Amino acid sequence: MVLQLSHITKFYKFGKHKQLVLNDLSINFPRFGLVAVVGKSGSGKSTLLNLIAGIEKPSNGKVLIDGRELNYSQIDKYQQSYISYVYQFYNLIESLTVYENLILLSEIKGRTVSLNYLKTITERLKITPLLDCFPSELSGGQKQRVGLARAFLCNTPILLADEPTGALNELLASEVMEFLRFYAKKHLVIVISHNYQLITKYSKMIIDLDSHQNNYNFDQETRYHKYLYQQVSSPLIKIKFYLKRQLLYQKKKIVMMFCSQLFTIIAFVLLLSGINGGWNYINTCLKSNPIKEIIEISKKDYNEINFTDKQINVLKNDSLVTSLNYKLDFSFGIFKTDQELQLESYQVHDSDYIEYLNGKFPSQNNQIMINQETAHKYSLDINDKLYFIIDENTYYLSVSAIIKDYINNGTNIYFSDKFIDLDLKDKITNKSILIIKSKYFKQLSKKYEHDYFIINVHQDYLDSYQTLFEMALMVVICFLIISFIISLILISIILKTILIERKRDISLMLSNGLPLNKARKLFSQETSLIGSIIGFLGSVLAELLLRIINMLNISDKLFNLPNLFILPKLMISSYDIYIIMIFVYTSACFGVGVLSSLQISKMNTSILLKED
Ligand SMILES: Nc1ncnc2c1ncn2[C@@H]1O[C@H](COP(=O)(O)OP(=O)(O)OP(=O)(O)O)[C@@H](O)[C@H]1O
Repeated sequence: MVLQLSHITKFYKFGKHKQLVLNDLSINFPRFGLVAVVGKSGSGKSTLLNLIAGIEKPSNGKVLIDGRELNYSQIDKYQQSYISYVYQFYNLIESLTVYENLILLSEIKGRTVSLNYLKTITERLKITPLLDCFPSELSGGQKQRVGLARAFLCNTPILLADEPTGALNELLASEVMEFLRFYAKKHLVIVISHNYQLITKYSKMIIDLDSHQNNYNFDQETRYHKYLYQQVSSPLIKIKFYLKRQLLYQKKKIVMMFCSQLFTIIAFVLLLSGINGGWNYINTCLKSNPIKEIIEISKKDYNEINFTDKQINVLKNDSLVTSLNYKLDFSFGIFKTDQELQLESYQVHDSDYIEYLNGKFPSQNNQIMINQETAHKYSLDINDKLYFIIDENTYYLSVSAIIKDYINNGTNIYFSDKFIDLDLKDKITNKSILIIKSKYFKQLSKKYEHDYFIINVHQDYLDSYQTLFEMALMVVICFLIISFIISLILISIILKTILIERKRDISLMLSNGLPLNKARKLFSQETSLIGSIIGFLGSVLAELLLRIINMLNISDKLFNLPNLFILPKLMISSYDIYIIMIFVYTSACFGVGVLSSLQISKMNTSILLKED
């Protein structure tokens, strides 16, 4: 491997102003050996190293490796194969242990670190006992040695070291320089040092940026090798531990995001399960409504309110109609001993849709059924006798069943005209209203709406409840959309903060050969993982809460409705909603991650790596 700089000029632009840092500098580096770069502060030493590392591009001139100019569109491959860097400000990743910091860059470069080599290096640099520590627990000198060990472990042909002994005492500095000299037997080591005395002791190849010398030739025999980039396996697979550590390191932020979402998730699950449970309850109730298929029909013609035989025949012969009778009027005149009962009467046809609590459908004349409320209020049981007084005649009615009516609460009686005494029937028949049994209320209404008023109390209930539930569902959906937008804004802010905090880590990885798209993928993987954690934990907590609510029968105690909070089955089971929620959070966080990670390409890696 031969490294050459050919007529390199580097300037930085500040608006119209240009600052010249390196001017027409040419260097032929040796294939191995220790080269020192010296010069006063600001003379461009770090800039020179950054140019060699491919972190910065020259304004003019070329950086050549084995005779070929660096290809900046594939700079990651060059950085993986050739470069390791000891940074002036260490650039250790705070979330990783010393051991993980040591292997991270080698993994990115696709180099497997042998345990023996790791042990040799860490023992030589006296950092073996620190392997499980985090950077924040280390002194400046210890951090510097970890930075050095990390670079040695990469084992690349070129090692760049910016002030590698700056934070070390004299003894340690000499030991490090000894090791660098030893390492330089097989590698090219380029070291920046302010300690002129020390560096000249270990190297005769000095680049003095204050000397105005523009041409250095340390390699007398320039023999080029095949310019070959090492094939690196996917760094993402190898550095999964980075993701794990980041999640742990940011647990406080994740907990904060989670708490901010928890309210939304729980409120959504409760509202949705409440609406669904309520709707299920209403549907179950309506299934056993004794007047489910009973339709009342009256005429719109007020001059002739009674039905004619012809009109009755038309309706009777309609295929939509199951059976038809006149309405019987039991509104007043029902007594228990001397007490007149206030009852609402409903005409039913047969035993369909009736839920019996006791007794059975009438089978004898003048038998009626009552609901629970009537039984309770007037202390009635089956076979009890009531009497009905009309035109000073008394008829006995006996209770054949107590039934459940979820919809028409109040004190009611239910009777079938088949079991009403003919004589009584004659007296209470209302010829202006027909009671029809039919499953086809809507079709009948449409067909006869011109001439008749058509009422189905059951359907009215159903429609009003349906409207109510649809409105409630709309409110929940609006609530969900608004809170989700707010959540997304909040999550974006937090994820962006994470990215800002992580800029230096990402710069470090990028400048060591992590491809840009992989860096973005790494970040969006992390954010989607955060999203799925939030969705999953939120779902688990919401489900737990639902179970506790149902276990303690809270809905029964509060609203008299058992097991109200039941999530709807969307596809396979009632857990579908959680799967959707986890998916939504994962993909939303992934989206935010992808958007935020677009900024990675705008980062100024060289400046970020220089920040203390
Ligand atoms: N990315 C950058 N953008 C703008 N100016 C820069 C950038 N990097 C370096 N400079 C400027 O270039 C000059 C040389 O900087 P450099 O860091 O290479 O000096 P140095 O010799 O390493 O200094 P020191 O010994 O203090 O570390 C400085 O004036 C610095 O402000």
